[in-house]
Order: sequence, then structure tokens, then C-alpha cells
Amino acid sequence: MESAKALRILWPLGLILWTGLILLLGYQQQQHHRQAVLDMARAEAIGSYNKDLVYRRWVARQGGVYVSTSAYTPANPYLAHLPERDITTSTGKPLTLVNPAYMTRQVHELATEQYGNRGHITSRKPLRPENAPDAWERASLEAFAQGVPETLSVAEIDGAPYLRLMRPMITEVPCLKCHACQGYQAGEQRGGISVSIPLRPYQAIQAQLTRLGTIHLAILWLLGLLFFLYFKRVVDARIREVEQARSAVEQSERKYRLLFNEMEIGFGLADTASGEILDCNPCLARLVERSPAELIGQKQSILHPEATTPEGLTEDFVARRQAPQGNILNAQLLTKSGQIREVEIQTRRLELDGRQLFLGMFKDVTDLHAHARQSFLLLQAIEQSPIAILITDLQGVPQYINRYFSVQKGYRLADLQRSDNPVHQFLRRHIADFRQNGAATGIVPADWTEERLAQRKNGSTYWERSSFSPVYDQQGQLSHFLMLGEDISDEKNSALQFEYLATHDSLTGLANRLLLHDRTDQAILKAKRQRQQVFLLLLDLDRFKIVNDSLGHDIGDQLLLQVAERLRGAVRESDTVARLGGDEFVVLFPEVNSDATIVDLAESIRRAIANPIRIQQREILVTASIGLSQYPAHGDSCAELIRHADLAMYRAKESGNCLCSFDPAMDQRMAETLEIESDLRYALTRDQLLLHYQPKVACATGQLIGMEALLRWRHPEKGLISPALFIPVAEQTGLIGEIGSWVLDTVCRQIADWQRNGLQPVTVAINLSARQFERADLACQIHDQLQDCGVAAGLLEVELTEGLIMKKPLAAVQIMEQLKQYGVRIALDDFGTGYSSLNYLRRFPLDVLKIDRSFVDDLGEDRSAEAVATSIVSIAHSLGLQAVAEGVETEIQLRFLRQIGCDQVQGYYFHKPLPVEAITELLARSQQG
Ligand SMILES: Nc1nc2c(ncn2[C@@H]2O[C@@H]3COP(=O)(O)O[C@H]4[C@@H](O)[C@H](n5cnc6c(=O)[nH]c(N)nc65)O[C@@H]4COP(=O)(O)O[C@H]3[C@H]2O)c(=O)[nH]1
Repeated sequence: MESAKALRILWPLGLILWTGLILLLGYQQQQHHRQAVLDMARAEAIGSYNKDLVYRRWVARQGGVYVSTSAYTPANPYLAHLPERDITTSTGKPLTLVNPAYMTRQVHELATEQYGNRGHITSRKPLRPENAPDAWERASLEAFAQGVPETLSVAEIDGAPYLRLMRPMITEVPCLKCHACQGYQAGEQRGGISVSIPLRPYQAIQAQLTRLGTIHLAILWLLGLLFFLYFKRVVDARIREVEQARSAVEQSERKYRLLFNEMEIGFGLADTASGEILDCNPCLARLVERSPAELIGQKQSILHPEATTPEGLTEDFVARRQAPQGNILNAQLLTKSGQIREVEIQTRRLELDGRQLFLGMFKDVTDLHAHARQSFLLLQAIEQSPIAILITDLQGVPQYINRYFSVQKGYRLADLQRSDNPVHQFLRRHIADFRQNGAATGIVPADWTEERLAQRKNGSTYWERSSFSPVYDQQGQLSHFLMLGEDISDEKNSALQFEYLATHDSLTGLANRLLLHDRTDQAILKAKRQRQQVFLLLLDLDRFKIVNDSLGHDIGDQLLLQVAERLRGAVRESDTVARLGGDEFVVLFPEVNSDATIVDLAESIRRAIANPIRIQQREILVTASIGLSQYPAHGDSCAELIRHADLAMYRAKESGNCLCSFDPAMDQRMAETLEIESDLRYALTRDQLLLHYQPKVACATGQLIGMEALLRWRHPEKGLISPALFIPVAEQTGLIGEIGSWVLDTVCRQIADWQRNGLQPVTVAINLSARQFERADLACQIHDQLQDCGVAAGLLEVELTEGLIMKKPLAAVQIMEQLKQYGVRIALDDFGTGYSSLNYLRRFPLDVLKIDRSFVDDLGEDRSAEAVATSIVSIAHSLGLQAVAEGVETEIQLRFLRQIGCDQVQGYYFHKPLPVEAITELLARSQQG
């Protein structure tokens, strides 16, 4: 291409050169013609000269010739000295001697006349004037004198061009005849002969030659021009061809470069031997977060993280790369930021300019692989999902079912595609409905769910929650439907179970509080409409806690179960028996219309419960306290009726009546209790608590041998409040801990005070509540307190109830043993009211058994009470314990107790609990006596 371009530039130059050459040739030709013409003229001049010379010599040798004397040839005066200048012929004709010069001159004149040629004999010393040289001849003569043999030049003569030639004239011997007189000698140059040849004829020839030559050259130049034009055309065509080819190549290059650069597939070209990257497109560079410039010239290891070969390729990669027709390789690329991209490389081996190349087409399949993995995962998840999955076409014909579907229903896909298959029919029907609804409303519902009893292939049924949802394709067109079938049999059963549990008491199966509320509210609504009454009985088993604590929870539970059974049996279907928790039961009577009837019903319930209950070979006697409330008189909500029945039940318990109907005054008492609760918080800090001490006397002698500290609360408005009223409140609120510590502290100080005052202290008993007994460090606390006050441990006795110990017998034993270790005495209070295991009793480190007041009360009246008291004393003594009877009010009771050998007694018969001053006085008196 470059040479073609050069030719394009050179051809005008060639043309110029060609023209110059032709012009040069023309010039040379012209010069040549001119010279040739001059040479011809010179040859003619030389010829003419030679002929003159010959004629002269010939005449000279003759000594002159005689010619007739005439006017044309008169006698030569210059030859007058010659004797025989003139002669007469025998016939008388006069002849005169003509010398060579004369003859030559006349020949010259004749030649000039006839041919135009001129001749002139001249001399430096001419005899005749006409022989005198002209200027050119004179110059020639001088040149001859210098030794120049010939002069030649073109000169104008009479306005015409002539070639003038002149040669010297040498004196020869014959010449001396005439010229000796002039003093010439032979051999001497005496002048010259000039010849002038007219050049016009020659110039005509020259012009002719020049014309012909010019024509030839012109033709030649034209031929040359034609050649050049043809050459230019050929070159132009070639250049055009080349340019077109180049343009096509460039266009193609641009096109392919553009494609190469814009391709969304990475291209890389590498040298197979060295592994050098020779080229790459931006897509490949982008793939590894680099620019093409960063890659080109680098080893392929820049791309491949695990390059193990010198070229930077893994061995496996190289092995597969060897396939001549290329291969598709899965490889990993390393990005600039250190990320790994997964690629699919389509490889080709190429040979270019003798180099083995490797072309790789890189497709980033990281996302594709991730997507494929995810799709596979999804497919696996769907296939292995523990839920039945089915996909139908728009007509409801199943297209896919997962494994669980087949397992659960026993159908294969082919079964479901048969139109007589029940699932097939179900799907078609539902999908048709679904689409119809969508068409009607213009909105395809997102999904819908239904719970139904589905059938398996084997005919068995189960509860299924089927949810249908539309599936849209990539264009957003509804394409399929998805059905998820979930076996909810367990859920259904659980829901029923849950509902049952939520509304029933787990132990007895009776209605629970929730169901009771629901039924009561419904009953109230109905009663409201029908202007009727609703009655609600609340039962609390008396001393159930003692049964539970002493006989164990299993027996307690069985007791509750039997009570529940009896209650159920005592009422009608329309009535509701509920358990509120613990030993509290409620019976709802929605259809009783008279007070008399409800009292009868309550009585029958009480009787039903009062029958001895047999559990594990034990006969247990249970009584119930019953509170009664009614709609509309006592409230119009379940909560209110329960609350009021509860208050009534408490009243029944307190009063010993088994049935008590709610009275609005009870609300007042409840309010008072609440007041106590809030006031008790300040009782300690405001110094409202105090202790009274009830003496214990020896049964036999009546001597004061001990006392029990009993707590009192002097309320600023309500006066002295019984501990029976506020201790339970203190226990509930947790204040008992603080109060108990105060009692212990006060008692210890009091003993120390008596000691300081010289009184012989007696054992003082304090009551411990259940909450106090829960403290693991109780024994330490008591021990520290005794030590702080300097009181001997034996002067303190703690009274524990059976229920308190039996709650956690092992922990109780530990605390008791610790107390025992310190020397503190332990009494078991209210003995006989609970169900203490004698086995346990044996293991408790007790000192005293206290016979409960309820047995003491009936002594002398009730044989069984007497028997119990007798047994307790006997047990106490057989275990090495002392027996103490509390609540002794009468002589009869005292006498009986003395009879059975009871050790100590305590009761109003001797002393009521006394304020500290009174007891101090009594103590002093007793010691004085
Ligand atoms: N009808 C009658 N009653 C008699 C007779 N002799 C004594 N009593 C009363 O019987 C209760 C005996 O106390 P308890 O069984 O330990 O029963 C005590 C005890 O369990 C508890 N209590 C009293 N003080 C404390 C205390 O400081 N701490 C704890 N935790 N409880 C205490 O309060 C209960 C009631 O105490 P109090 O009202 O003082 O009632 C005392 C006492 O006044 C009698 O001949 N006839």
C-alpha cells in the first residue's frame, strides 16, 4: 500500500522527467543537426579551399597561364616586370600572362556569382587593394601567425549567414616567380585563403531535420505520456483497490473490535508456550475487576488462582486445553479484590504467524451456578418437603407432585392425571371455581385455603389444609396453580385437645375458670332475657391443705378427683361443675328458680362430699364450706358472683356453717381485710406490734414452767387485732419475715431483761410461720440472736405445725437438727389435726407435742377426742417427748389431762395471754412462792 502511494506521488515526477528527457533529446538533436550542418558546410568549404589550392598550384607550376587579353583579362600590371607578360600568338592573338592569384580571384568571382560560395585570397601585404583582408580575415591571419592551422566561424555577410573557413597560404617555389620580388621565400606564410559557404541551404536542411526530430520526439513524448497516464490509471486503480481492501479490513477490524469489546462474553488470547495474555476484551477484564491493559502482557496465572504450571495454568486445565478442537472447561478466576468467579471457558487452539495460541471464551457462570445450586436446592426442598406439593395447569390437571404427596396420598402423578381420579376432579372443580371468581371480580385471588377431610388412595381419610395460589410466568401471565396440602390431623386433634385443656381442669376434667366464666356469662344473659335467677356455689374443702401436706400430693389429687366425681353426680347435665384451683370448686345452676331449691341442692352436695372417701386403704373424711351467690341479687357477672360466693364461703368456714349465702356486709369485711393488709406494712415501723405471753403450767402442780409468746397488733383505730387475722395477711405479703425476726428479737431481749432483773427465766415458745421456715439460715439466725442477747438456747422453744414440717420434710429435718444442735427446743403445734406420719415423727428431733385445742375442747364430752388426746400423750411419752395441751378452759379438761399424764397445760383456765408487765409480775410472784 505504501509503495502504491509512493507511485501515486512519483508518477507526475516521472512525467516531468520524461518531458525533460524528451526536451533534452530535442536539444541534443538540434545541436547535433547544427553541428552536422556546420560540418557539412565546413567539408564543402575545405573542398572549395582544396580546389582553389589545386588550381593555384597547377597554375603556379605552369608559371602562369596565358589567356586572351581582354577587358575581362587585361594585362596584369603587377606582372609587368615579367619579360613575357604579353605575347602574341602566331596568329596574332594577344595573350597575357595570368598568375594563380588572378585566376583564383576570377574563379572565386565566378563561383560567387553562380553558387554563392565566396573565396578570397588575402595577404598581410596585398599587392592589390581588393586582396586586403577584412576584419575576420585579419584576425585569422594573426591567428595563423600564432600557429593556428585553420579558423572557422559562422558570420553574416551581406545579411546572410555564412560558414567562413580560412587556412594560411604558404609560399611555394613556383610562387616565387611572381612573388619573389616581394621578398617572399619558399615555405613562408604569405597570407591566407578564406572560403565562405552560404549557410542558408544548410540551415534549411537543419530546420528540416529539426522539424522531423521534433515530430519524432513529440510522438515519443506522447507515447511516454500515454504510458504515464496508463500507468497512473493502473496505479490509481491499484491504490483504490488497496484502499478499498484496507478500508474493508479496517471496517471489519473496527466491527470485530467493537464486537470483541462489546461482547458480553469474555475473550482472551494467550500464547500457549509462555502463557502470556496477548489480548482480551473488556468483558474478561471486568470479570476479574481489571482493565484490559492490566491483563495484556501478564501470565495467565493472574487469572487462575491455583496455577501450577509455568504458564500459570492448572495441570488439569492444561491437559484439557490440549484438545485440538477446544473444549469447555469449568474453571475459577481470581478477581483483583480476591474474589473467586466461576467461569465456563470454551477453548480453541490456534496457530498464528507460527505461534501456538490459545483462545478462551469466558462465560461468567458464578451467578448461574449459584442460581442452579439454589434452583437445585429449591427443587430438593420441594421434593423433600414434609408437605404435599402439587402444581396444576390452568385447567387443574396436575403437572407435578412431590415425593411427600405420593407418600401421603398413595397416588402417582399418572394416577392424578386421569380424569376419573377423585383428586383430579377435586382440583379441576376448585380451580374452575377459583378462576370463575377471579373472572367475576376481575381480580385473581392471591390464594385461598380450606380445611377438609381428604381421602387417600386406600380410602383412609385425614384432615388436610389445602392452600391454592396462582403461579405467574415471567411475563406476569397466570400459568399454573400451586397446591400445598398439609396434614393437619394432629393439629386438629391438638386444637380440640387444646380447647379442652384451655377450658377444663387438667386433674379432674371439670370445667375450668375460663369455661365457667363463659357459661356463667351465657347463663346470666339468658336469665336476663327470661327474668330468671342464676345460682353459683363455691366450695372449699375444709382442711384439705393438711391432707395434701401430710398425706402427699398423690392422695390429695385422688381426693380431689373423687370430690369432682361426687359433685358431677350430684348435679344435672345443664349445671356446670368447675374447679378453680386447689380445693376450690364451683357449681353453676343456671336453671334454678327458688332459694329453697338451691339450699336443697347445696345440702345434697354437702352430703355427697361428706361420705367417707376411700383412698389407698385410708378413709378420709372431708367436709366442705360452701358460699352461695346469685344473679341478679349479688352481681351480674361471673367474676362478681365468684367473688361474692368466695366471701360467703369464708364466712361459712369461719362460722363452722357448711353453707353461707352472700351478704353485702361481707364486702365490708373484705374491705377491712384489705385495709389490714395496707396498715400492716407500717405496723412495725410505727411500733404497733407487741407480744403477749401465755403461761404454760405443769399439769400436775399448776406451777409456771414456761410461756408462749403471742403476737398482738395494737391498731390506732381498730384496737388489738388478733394474729389469726393479720398473720395470714403477713404471710401473703411476705411481711412475716420481718415480723418473725422482730418477735425473735423481742423474746430474746425479754428473757435477757428478766435475767438482768434477777428473775429466773422459763422457756419461752415462739411460733414460726411457713415462710420463716423456708429460710435455710433460720437456725443460724436464731442462734446468732440468742448469742447477741446472751440467752441460753434452752430457754427458747420454737413451735412448728405439722403442715409446715410436712411441706418439705427433709429440709425441715435439717433445720430442726441444726436448732437441736444449738440447744433450742422444738414443739410440734396443733398435733393431731393433720395426718403426720408416725414414721416421720420418729425422725423429727422434737421435744414437745402440743395437743390441738380442738381435741382439748371436747374432752369430757367426746370419747373420740379423749381417745386422740390419750394417744397423743402416749405417743409423746413413748418417743421421749413432753405432751402439752393448749386451750384448757375447764376443770374437767384439766382433770382428764392429768389422768392421762399430760405434762403441761396452757389455757384460759389458768391464764389468758398476758401483756409483758403482767407476765413479768406473774413470773416474779411464782418464783417468790
Ligand atoms: N379459745 C381459747 N383460746 C386460747 C386458749 N388458750 C390459748 N388460746 C389461744 O390459742 C392460740 C394459741 O396459739 P397458736 O395455736 O400457736 O395459734 C396462734 C399462732 O398460730 C398465731 N400466732 C400468734 N403469734 C404468732 C407469732 O408471733 N408468730 C406466728 N408465726 N404466729 C403467731 O396466731 C394464732 C392465734 O393466736 P392467738 O389469737 O393469740 O390465739 C392463741 C391463744 O390466745 C383458751 O383456753 N381458749
